Amino acid sequence: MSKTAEVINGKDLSHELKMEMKQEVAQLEKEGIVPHLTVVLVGEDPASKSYVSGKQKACTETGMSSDLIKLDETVTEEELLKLIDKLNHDNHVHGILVQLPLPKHIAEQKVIEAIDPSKDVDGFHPVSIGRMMIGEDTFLPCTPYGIITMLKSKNIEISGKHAVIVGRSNIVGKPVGQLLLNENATVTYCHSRTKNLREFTKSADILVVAVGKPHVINGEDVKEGAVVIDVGVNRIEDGSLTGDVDFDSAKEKASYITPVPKGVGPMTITMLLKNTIKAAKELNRK
Ligand SMILES: Nc1nc(=O)c2c([nH]1)NC[C@@H]1CN(c3ccc(C(=O)N[C@@H](CCC(=O)O)C(=O)O)cc3)C=[N+]21
Repeated sequence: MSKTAEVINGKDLSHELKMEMKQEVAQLEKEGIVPHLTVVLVGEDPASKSYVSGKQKACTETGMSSDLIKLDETVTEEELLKLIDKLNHDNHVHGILVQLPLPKHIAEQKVIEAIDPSKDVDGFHPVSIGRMMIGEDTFLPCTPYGIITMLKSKNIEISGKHAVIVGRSNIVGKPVGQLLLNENATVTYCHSRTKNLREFTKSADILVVAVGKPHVINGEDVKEGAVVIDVGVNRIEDGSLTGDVDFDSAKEKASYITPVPKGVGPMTITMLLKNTIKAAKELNRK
């Protein structure tokens, strides 16, 4: 029998990183710079509200400032774009985050592209994505950035490893594959049309699952000794949060595994703070 996996606790790692950031923010404050994040929330979705309050709480913990602009569900695209233009020109605002998803009558991509790339702390603007692809310094999308940070925190070797990504969203699947490629992994993307998914997942040294469906991957899909990163945040009937990976069976095969909750989710917020500090420093250097 092999031993069970070591759990990479994203909540604990987040705490450590936030304590480091707190020192840096205190230093910046002495120079007259208080990193400021503005979050824009449209509508009343309870999940979005809870994520947004998590982001604001994390700002407070590190001594950064933040504000929340709440807009009614009926706000027009034009009004939202106008607000973003105003925030782009507001020198107190270093980072702009528009919480997704947006109501159907608003074109999400248009909104993302309206944000000044120098304030794009989500890393969703095509300019940020393009820079990431060619390995330039930029805002990395928070969830992929958090995943790489988790791997590095355990000194997990990425170079030369086979990384298999299940899921190809613009905010997680695609960019996490790109970041792993930048770290010299050999990357395979799997998705809903992939045939014989298990053949791919079983060959993964690093398996990243970002599908958004509970327990689509279990121990049978995992190679002995693999590193399993679970990006799922699925709210199930009893109100609890569960991952895309069946943790109990997968941990019997993996060498490292991330849990849900207390895994990738908290790291996403922490990397948002990192990006906001980076934005504040760079905007003040201009
Ligand atoms: N513009 C934009 N940027 C985002 O980064 C963004 C977004 N929109 N829309 C929604 C997704 C989702 N997301 C999460 C953040 C934190 C947790 C998190 O902290 N989860 C905790 C549990 C939280 C709970 O219990 O509700 C955990 O996994 O331990 C989860 C999910 C950010 N997103």
